[in-house]
Amino acid sequence: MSEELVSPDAFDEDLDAEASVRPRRLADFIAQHRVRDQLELLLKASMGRGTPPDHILLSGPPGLGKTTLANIVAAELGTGIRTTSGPVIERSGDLAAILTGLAPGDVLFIDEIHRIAKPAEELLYSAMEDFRVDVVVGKGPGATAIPLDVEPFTLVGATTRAGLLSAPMRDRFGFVAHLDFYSHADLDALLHRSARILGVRVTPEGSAEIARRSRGTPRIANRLLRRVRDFAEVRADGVVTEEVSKAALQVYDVDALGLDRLDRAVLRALIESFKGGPVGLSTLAVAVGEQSDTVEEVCEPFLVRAGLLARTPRGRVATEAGWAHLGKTPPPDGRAGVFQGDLFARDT
Ligand SMILES: Nc1ncnc2c1ncn2[C@@H]1O[C@H](COP(=O)(O)OP(=O)(O)OP(=O)(O)O)[C@@H](O)[C@H]1O
Ligand SMILES: [Mg+2]
Repeated sequence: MSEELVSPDAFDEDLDAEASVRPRRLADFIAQHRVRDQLELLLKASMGRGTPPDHILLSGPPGLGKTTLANIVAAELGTGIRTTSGPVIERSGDLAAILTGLAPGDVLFIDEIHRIAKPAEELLYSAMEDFRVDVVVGKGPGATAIPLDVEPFTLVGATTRAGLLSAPMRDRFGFVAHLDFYSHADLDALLHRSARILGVRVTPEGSAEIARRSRGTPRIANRLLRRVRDFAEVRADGVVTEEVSKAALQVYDVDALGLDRLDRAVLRALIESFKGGPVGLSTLAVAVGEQSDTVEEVCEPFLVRAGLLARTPRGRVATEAGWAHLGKTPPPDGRAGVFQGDLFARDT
């Protein structure tokens, strides 16, 4: 896991810090209006009927609010929540124990559900569909399956990789929501809420500056706010203004678009060493002295989303905006490395 300040993954420090600003109810969950509306309907309708709602699948990149929403579902329903995660459930017996221990109406939250072991996944199917599990006792010819009842429950599954979920698994969720990256305005609202809870004074320009550099990700926005607050308290009068945000984020090496050192190294290598590409991922990774995985999973998705880098069938290329971000002018039209327009245009 990258320990960079703008990594979307949670660090240990985040876990405590996030708890204080994590919204507890749907009304406090910022943005994602479509998902919020749909969830509200689902929950209200089921409460009206007095039955647990359909199983809920939440997908989307790290740090956008999946765990938060899972807890909100239980809070809104007024039920208990049992939390576990795919990689932790190694044997189907572990899962059977969890399932049979649920109280009526409970929420079972399985994080990283795409990583659940196959036998456990199959056990989950019958639990989700019929609220029943068959627990196999003994081995070989003498083994017997003992059917056990499971109280009606709602499974909330979260995944960063919806594509890795098996079709039978996906089909058993009655409600599927995909969380998307947040706009600057949404993150701005989120930062104001967090600042209020943490007792940080922040000006509108100060929070807008942090919002712009947060990669569309609430976890990063909250983390940058904490770092900027440190700076404001130590080097200024405690108020997060535009100047303070800019100066602080410069100290922490997060640039105007939210790129960190490694992102910029990748972009610089692409432009300066490879004339803007196309170049293969592994060549690019070697050039910046990083693992291909890190470049592919941490840097690239953001560089692509920010419109600075494009993936083409022939390799990675810098876009015009990518050149501009480094203060450089791309070579004239038609020459290597300039990428304009449609991803596959160069190939035809
Ligand atoms: N819509 C939101 N409104 C307010 N705060 C939010 C929102 N979404 C996320 N957050 C904040 O961002 C933090 C990270 O969210 P969360 O832990 O739910 O992400 P996640 O999608 O579960 O990430 P991961 O994939 O790494 O598990 C939360 O602690 C919460 O404070
Ligand atoms: Mg989570």
